[in-house]
Amino acid sequence: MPVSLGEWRVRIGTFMRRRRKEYDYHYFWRKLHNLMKKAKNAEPPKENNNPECNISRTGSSPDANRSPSNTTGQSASSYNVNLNTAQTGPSRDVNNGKGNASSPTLSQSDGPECDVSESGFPRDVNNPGHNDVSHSESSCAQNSGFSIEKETNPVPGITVVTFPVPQPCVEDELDNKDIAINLMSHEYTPKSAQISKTDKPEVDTSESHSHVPADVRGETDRINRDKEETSDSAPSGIEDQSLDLSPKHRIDATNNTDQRTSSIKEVAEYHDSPIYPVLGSGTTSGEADETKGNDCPDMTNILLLRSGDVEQNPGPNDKPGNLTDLELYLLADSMDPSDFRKVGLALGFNEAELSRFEKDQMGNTLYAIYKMLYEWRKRVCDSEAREALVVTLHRIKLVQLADSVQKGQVGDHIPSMTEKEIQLVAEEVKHYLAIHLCQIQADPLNSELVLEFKRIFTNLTLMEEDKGTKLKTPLLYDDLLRTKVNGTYPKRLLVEGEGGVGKTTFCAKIAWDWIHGKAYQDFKLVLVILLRKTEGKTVGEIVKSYLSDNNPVTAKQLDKHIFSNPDDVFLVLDGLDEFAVDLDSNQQVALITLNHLFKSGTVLITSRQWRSDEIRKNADLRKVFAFIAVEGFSAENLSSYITKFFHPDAASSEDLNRFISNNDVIRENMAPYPIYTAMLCIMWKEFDGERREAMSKLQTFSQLFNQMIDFLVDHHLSKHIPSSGIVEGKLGDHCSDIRPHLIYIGWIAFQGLLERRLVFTEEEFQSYPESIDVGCKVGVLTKEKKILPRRDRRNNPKSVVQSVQFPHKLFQEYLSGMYLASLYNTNRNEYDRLIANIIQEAVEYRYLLHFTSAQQKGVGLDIVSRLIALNQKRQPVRIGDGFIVDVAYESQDQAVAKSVADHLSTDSSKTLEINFNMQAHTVSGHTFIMNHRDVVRKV
Ligand SMILES: Nc1ncnc2c1ncn2[C@@H]1O[C@H](COP(=O)(O)OP(=O)(O)OP(=O)(O)O)[C@@H](O)[C@H]1O
Repeated sequence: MPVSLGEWRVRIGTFMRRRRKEYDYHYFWRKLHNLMKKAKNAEPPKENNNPECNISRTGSSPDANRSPSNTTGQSASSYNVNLNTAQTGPSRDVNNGKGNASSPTLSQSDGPECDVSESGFPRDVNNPGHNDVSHSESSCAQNSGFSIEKETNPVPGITVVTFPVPQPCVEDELDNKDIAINLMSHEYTPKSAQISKTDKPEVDTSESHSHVPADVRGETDRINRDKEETSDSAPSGIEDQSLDLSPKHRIDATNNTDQRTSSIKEVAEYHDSPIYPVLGSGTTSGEADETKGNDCPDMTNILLLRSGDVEQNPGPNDKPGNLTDLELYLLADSMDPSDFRKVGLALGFNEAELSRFEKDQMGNTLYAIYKMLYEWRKRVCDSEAREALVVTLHRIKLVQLADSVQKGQVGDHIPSMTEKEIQLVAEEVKHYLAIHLCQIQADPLNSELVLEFKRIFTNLTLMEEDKGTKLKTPLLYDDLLRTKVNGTYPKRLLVEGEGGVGKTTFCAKIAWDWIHGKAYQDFKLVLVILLRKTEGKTVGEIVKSYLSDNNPVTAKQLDKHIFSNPDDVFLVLDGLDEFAVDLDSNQQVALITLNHLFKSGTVLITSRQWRSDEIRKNADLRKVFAFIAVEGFSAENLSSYITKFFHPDAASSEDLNRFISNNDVIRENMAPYPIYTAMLCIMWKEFDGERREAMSKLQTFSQLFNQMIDFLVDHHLSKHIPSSGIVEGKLGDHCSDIRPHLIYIGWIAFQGLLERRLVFTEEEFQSYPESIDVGCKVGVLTKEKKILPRRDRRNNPKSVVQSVQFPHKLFQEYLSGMYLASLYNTNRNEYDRLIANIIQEAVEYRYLLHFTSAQQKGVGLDIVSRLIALNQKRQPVRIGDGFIVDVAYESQDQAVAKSVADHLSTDSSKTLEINFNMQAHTVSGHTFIMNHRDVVRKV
């Protein structure tokens, strides 16, 4: 619960009465001043090579508790449709012999082998395009390609469907979004009303938050718009969505600009459980700092600080409390790397243990020291740790460090930022985010079509999970930071969503609102960090890279400022699933994610689901996180997006809207995802009548990608091939010239996925330099010039480096799938080796498996048989049947469907439950394979 200032004053009074000493600021300040002078004059400590270790060990439990991220399960709970399937046919003999490889390490050295001569691009079986396929497995190609033709239903079977619940629902009519509405708890009372709006600058279309009632106009009074925005006469839905979102509980943070101050607040930050009781209760892996917040003996300081009535650092803190994670972190940062072993030995570690710390942290001494200190702290009693560390540091003559630990002043050597510096940093961060984040690439494959944020941004449907029931209720964007979890405003928010549902764009929206003074104004800094680009850097280092060259603030100052002023900073970490680092690595961003650092600061993390399980499955983290799902566009917002996309061509937008509303599969499966809607808009715009007709046959994401890439290749060729080079009006030969490049790019894409890397260097393409060029021209790659910061230029002769990326991770996954499937024909051994490892991590590589299985029948069959085998072994990962059904659906091959149907019929559970949590895609998948099952329909 937020605590009012008045209440703080009462509490402070209580603590003041309990205090033993008189509070004398001048006395303490003089004392600190003298100590600092003394410290400066102190001789450098002499090294002691023979430390004796007196620290007694009390046992350790060092295991970082990394939740298994490799499991998933389609929720088998609940209601609605039961399709009881009776097994009639013999169980299919699935070939699972290849699915047993267990090595998780994938070779990254094997280049692609492109069987170019075998087939041209549009005709190749690996690219189930819209042209003829001269291959024995052509049925799949036809099914998964541009012209989609299904085989006839081989086994119609008996059909009896059960609807055991009061509200019958025919599976054809299942609408996930409606289901979501129905799932609204009846206890749910709208927190605020529907925002009636026109979510676009110029286009006259109304858009609404789906499922969100009534009006919150009254709240708009609180909006502090900047002048520019107020005078902007263009109506924008963004404005409507942009109320003052700052959490109302936040206490006005006292500026921490005094050069002398910081350490008390740093310590205080970690002892603030009375303010956020839920947050204070949780740490990861049962670590020992769990209850420190409540034990803090120096609560007076914290309360005084919180009250805003007093100087933040009234002098040395002679009772700095238990050693905090942040102190350990700053201590590691302050320590000379060459002291690592000396300190480690003195703390009781042996050489082997120290080497392990170094090795685990891959030579990063800061993290190795931190890890060592962290492990050491587990071995000693919490209340004795500070004293023990001080004694040890003194003994090995690290006097300054010992003193700073003793006084709770670790990190004070880094100058605090002045108010002016903080403001300048904020301005430059805003400038950076406005340019680099807040522009939407409306055409995922055309980096030139970048639209201003407010021109195209469209509201997304947000749902909040009730941790007890797992039911989701609608959440207003405006209530993002105002939603209470167990009566408390959460400081950690996990925003989950499928690929392309709009998570990154959602982060951009937060930045946009902060930049334009529409929300989050209680925060001096809103820092959006793309985790795919962090490369093990600290937050300060990342923010430093946002600043201009001549900004003198250092990364360390930024780090210190951020961690010392958690109330002033909103950290938005986008793409946990793209974060290459293990969460138990002790890297700063990982520590923040695990709630070890920046505990009282507000952090929003976005992720695809497979990785967010690392948070969900950790009992301690579950307590502190609020779980929010991004569900993409509602029907209304879809229509609004399309109108904005085609503006001012109202006829086209109406046509596409009509087309989507008449096409169940597209409406249910694709349109809620902004990225697929964007692709549909592009194709609709470019395609003529005949090709538009073909669009209506689209069933799967893979087909949509396939069409998109076909379209891009055609588009590229028509621009770059002189008309004299086109024989009989066909681009076929030229298309086949492009395919090897795409396969090669797919190989690089695949290597990147294995390393969770989405940004590449030009050098990585050096074996096929032409491919990068073709990829950029076609649109499946984008090059970005990056001007190196001045400090990095010393080590790099180039002042500008080129990074190469895919327009979106889903494109990287699609091209990886093309590469992997191509190996099936050209290098089966390599295919077997790679796919065996991928299957072991099936949940992470879900989209890759979808796209790969869609490439050709043999691959689809192979993948589902491996998945089935994996499920049957139940070791180490069990994926749900829904996962396999999804893969079968993407393959659009009847043989694959049959194989999965046989498996489901022989599986122990013969009842198909379609519940509210089931994705529309999975429901379509069940419908797809249903032809091969004998279904008993019970009413
Ligand atoms: N709210 C929105 N308004 C308009 N367009 C959007 C919106 N959200 C997403 N898009 C479009 O969809 C594309 C993909 O969205 P985004 O990158 O945010 O998805 P994501 O959930 O982060 O995907 P992934 O998990 O694969 O990284 C964007 O480039 C943009 O074109």
